Amino acid sequence: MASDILIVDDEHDIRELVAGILEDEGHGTRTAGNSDEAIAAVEKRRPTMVFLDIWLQGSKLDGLALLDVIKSQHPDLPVVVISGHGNIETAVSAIKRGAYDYIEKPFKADRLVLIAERALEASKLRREIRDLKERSGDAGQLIGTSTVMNQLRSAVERVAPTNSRIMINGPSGSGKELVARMIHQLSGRANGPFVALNAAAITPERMEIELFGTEGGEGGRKVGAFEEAHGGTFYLDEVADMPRETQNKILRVLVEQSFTRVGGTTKVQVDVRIISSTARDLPREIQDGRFREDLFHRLAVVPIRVPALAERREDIPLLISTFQEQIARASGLPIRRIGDDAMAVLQAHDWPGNIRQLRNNVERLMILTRGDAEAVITADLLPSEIGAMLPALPTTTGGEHLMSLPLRDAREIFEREYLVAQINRFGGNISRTAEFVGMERSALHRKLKSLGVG
Ligand SMILES: Nc1ncnc2c1ncn2[C@@H]1O[C@H](COP(=O)(O)OP(=O)(O)OP(=O)(O)O)[C@@H](O)[C@H]1O
Repeated sequence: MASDILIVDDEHDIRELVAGILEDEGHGTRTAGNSDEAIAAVEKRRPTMVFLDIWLQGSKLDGLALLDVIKSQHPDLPVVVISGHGNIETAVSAIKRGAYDYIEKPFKADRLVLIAERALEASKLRREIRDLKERSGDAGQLIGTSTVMNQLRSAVERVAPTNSRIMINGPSGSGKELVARMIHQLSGRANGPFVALNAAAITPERMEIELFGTEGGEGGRKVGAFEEAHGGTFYLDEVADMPRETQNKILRVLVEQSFTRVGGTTKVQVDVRIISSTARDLPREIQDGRFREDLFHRLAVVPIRVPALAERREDIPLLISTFQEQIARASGLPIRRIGDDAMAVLQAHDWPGNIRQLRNNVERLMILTRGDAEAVITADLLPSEIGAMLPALPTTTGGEHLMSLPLRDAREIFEREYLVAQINRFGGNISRTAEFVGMERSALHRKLKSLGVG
């Protein structure tokens, strides 16, 4: 059964009536006649929603106190309060304490069903949004305990409440948008919208429509990003990719605090905080005449730099385990242990695609090992480009990666592989091999002996 609705009322007839109406609509129901029974029922299994009588007579807790208990244990569980006629004030105070809605006695069956369905729908949507956020990696947390990460976090906390314009600089996939979202969330505008626009993904012709919207014309009316972000934050990604003409127009908006829609004459006043970002070297773009210096100064009131992943390799194990947990929750894939050799390679890699690339690789590895219950992620499971820039040695090492060995052992493996390959190349001729590798013949013999070759 899809829903499991708990009905709490001291009157037996009301309990049965409500349960009957809901069951006729295909819902599952349970009932409780007092606060103890209700708490026990919730404990036994979390219901999908609760109808709660506000005047619970002969019960240890009244309806409001019981609501507090339920909400403290299950903040997301929708509770609809049943209030007696003329008891609206209590019902309103229940809503302030977290109830989803109230229904007044006497009620019609239709209304009861409608409220139940709305509450269930709202709770389902809330759950879906949470899942989506997790899946998109937008758990809203900057993960990492490295010094650069701690500095970034404290910069975010410092600038968030100030309302100043911020320019975020950092390589692709390093977390610029996440930083912008955190600033928004920690600001006084948190309840307003966060609107993101990627200047690199929009053609110059579309740019102004996307930014300012249109008025009339054949496409009809369209609200632009600036207008949509009113009362909130506007995140302009890859500002350096904006055509000069658009740069001029944005500058004008910043100076005049208003704009006109494309094809229109109305002055639109907006209250928007702008956070912009770029992966490019903006001073350089300015020097080369591609970016307006005055616009730069207006946008970059506070500069924030997001470090590349290669600058904080010590965060990689924590990032990997957090991503594994997020992916496991969203997709049901099992969490894997990462072998020492694989971790050594993952930490040594340069990650040009930064956190996004790391996360994609974690997901790929979890999918790859999905069928095997005991699987451990070892270096040989990593895609070749991840280890490509590192000295790697083949299969003879029993699957161990060179990066997981101390220098002495790694050197020995390398020397052996290298010399065997050279000797083979010279058809077993030691003199020619010695000449090529730059050793005395006798020294080469000693070396081969110590390595156990030949
Ligand atoms: N410190 C972090 N902790 C956890 N997840 C992070 C962190 N930084 C980035 N991410 C995740 O990495 C992914 C890429 O981040 P984001 O989109 O913010 O990067 P970006 O710098 O804006 O990229 P681009 O320049 O390509 O727009 C997102 O899924 C984001 O949630």
